[in-house]
Amino acid sequence: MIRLHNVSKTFFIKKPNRQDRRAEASESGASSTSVQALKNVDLHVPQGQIHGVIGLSGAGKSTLIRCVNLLERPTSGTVSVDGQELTRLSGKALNTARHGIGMIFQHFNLLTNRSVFANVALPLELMGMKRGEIRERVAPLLELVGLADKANQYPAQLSGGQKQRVAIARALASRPKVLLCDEATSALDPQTTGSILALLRDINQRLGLTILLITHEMEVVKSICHRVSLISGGELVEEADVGDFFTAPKTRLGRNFLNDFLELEPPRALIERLVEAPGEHTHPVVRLAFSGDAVSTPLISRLARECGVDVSILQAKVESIQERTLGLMIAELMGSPAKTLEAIEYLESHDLNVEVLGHVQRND
Ligand SMILES: Nc1ncnc2c1ncn2[C@@H]1O[C@H](COP(=O)(O)OP(=O)(O)OP(=O)(O)O)[C@@H](O)[C@H]1O
Repeated sequence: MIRLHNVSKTFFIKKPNRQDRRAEASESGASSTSVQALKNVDLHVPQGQIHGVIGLSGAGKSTLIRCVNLLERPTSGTVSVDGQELTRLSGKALNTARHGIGMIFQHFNLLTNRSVFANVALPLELMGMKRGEIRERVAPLLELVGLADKANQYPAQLSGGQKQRVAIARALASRPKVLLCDEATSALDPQTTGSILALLRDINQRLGLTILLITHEMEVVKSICHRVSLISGGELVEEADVGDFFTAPKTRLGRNFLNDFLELEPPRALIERLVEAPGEHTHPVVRLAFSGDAVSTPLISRLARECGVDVSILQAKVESIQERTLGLMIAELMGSPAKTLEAIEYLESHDLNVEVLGHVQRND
């Protein structure tokens, strides 16, 4: 449904005024600088999928999502939505194609001097729809987002969550096939965030809407996304099904996001004792992630029995990621170097993701 092929975006920034320009040009030899916000991005979001793009501030998330409806035109590469290559279009043809793409924003972008009804009606008015038709289209949308009783109120009379519901109804007014969500819950408290995410999930299921969202919050990815991409320095560095990403992120950045989210770090006292290289008298400290059958299998006691390695559990928790249960543990494996190596191989052979965090001196 959404396809980005080899998309790059460079912003050229002119120096502010003539005087500054002269001063800076003599220093750098140029009167403008450039920022490459996206580098060769390939992304495919199939119909009906909720796809999250997560990254740190400045990674390129907003630029990426704004390239999908050409609010930002890529410097190179192609963007297609619903089989139509948008990067070939301009003017009226592009405007028409944009009717198929709704968008919501962090700060809602409602018109304060228009009622809830009139805000939702706006895109339909711009499309030249007749008043009667508009009324017929807007009423069920307000029903869908749970604001049927607020049609005549103004944005200032609404809570943040209600404003975002109006924005969602407005985005759906032209019956788009794709909804773009630009940090849609970042300005909301956790409870309201939950209700907006539930609404988006509901819309996705009921209308078969394809959703591309950008966020810096793992909670958003965990709650509603089917698939996730990780962006860093304008590049997509990792892409996975959400269950796989939460079980075994492939990149260091992915692991950092996950560890911050799960708050599963070794105790500080242990971190201070950790050394990178194993020695004759050290034990490995490992982070284990397991899902599926492994969650209900008594692997740790088997490890002791079958590999002769004792396990000291330092932290553990079980998380539900959509339909999957994910177990996480930080543990010290206590045994000789050969036996602990055998234990790690045993765990890996049972589909556990094992990350060696370091080694600690044995106390025995
Ligand atoms: N209009 C612009 N002009 C110049 N540089 C820009 C422009 N928009 C974005 N950038 C630069 O492009 C890079 C990516 O910015 P972008 O806003 O896409 O990141 P982001 O991941 O959305 O960040 P945040 O989470 O802080 O909003 C940054 O270095 C930013 O300064």
